[in-house]
Amino acid sequence: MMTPADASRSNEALCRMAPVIPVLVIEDVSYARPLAEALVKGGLPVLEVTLRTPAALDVIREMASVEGGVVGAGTLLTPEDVSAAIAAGARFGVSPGATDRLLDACEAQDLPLLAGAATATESMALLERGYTVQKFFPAEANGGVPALKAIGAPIPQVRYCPTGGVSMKNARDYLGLKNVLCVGGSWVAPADMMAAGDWAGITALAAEAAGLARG
Ligand SMILES: O=C(O)C(=O)C[C@H](O)[C@H](O)COP(=O)(O)O
Repeated sequence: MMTPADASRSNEALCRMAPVIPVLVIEDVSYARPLAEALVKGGLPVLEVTLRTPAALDVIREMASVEGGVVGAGTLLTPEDVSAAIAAGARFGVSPGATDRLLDACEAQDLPLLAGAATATESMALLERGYTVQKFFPAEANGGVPALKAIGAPIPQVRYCPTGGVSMKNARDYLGLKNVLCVGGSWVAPADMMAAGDWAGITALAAEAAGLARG
């Protein structure tokens, strides 16, 4: 049984490993190993593979053995997703929102879940259950930096990983907020660079992201 307090501690440790968690949407399992190696080499060890492609579970299986990486599954929506992600070797989960069914499944199966909130009420519901580290999603569409800063005034005990529309253009602003531990984003693994096998280019993007300062 993973308690919400345990999950929060685990989330905090993950979010402190690097300023950016790459959000990976991978169509071709052959990209898994070179991509994970490129990102880890660039200084981004925590990798979120979204369960949005048919290849995703095989990608997690492949990436789980890459040295220095910590691979998790994103887009967890159901208890079945949780079981499949764990079986593939995921060490953490990420979800765009949160439901009791999903939280129950993650707690029962020992998977730390970085659950999403988009409003003060959603954050409060997760906090009431014991989740003090949350994903803020979709960050930019929800009002971005000013919204997250405003939520932090009455709810300072929750820290966030804002995701959705984050890029090198605005990551610094998010990372400067007191209630932000790290950000998530897909920009470090562009589909065209993966298709071209430009792993050195992806390492360079990762290194640039890994160098972002945190406030
Ligand atoms: O599928 C999920 O569970 C997600 O977490 C969605 C991601 O947060 C966004 O896809 C981030 O994507 P970008 O805005 O391109 O950085």
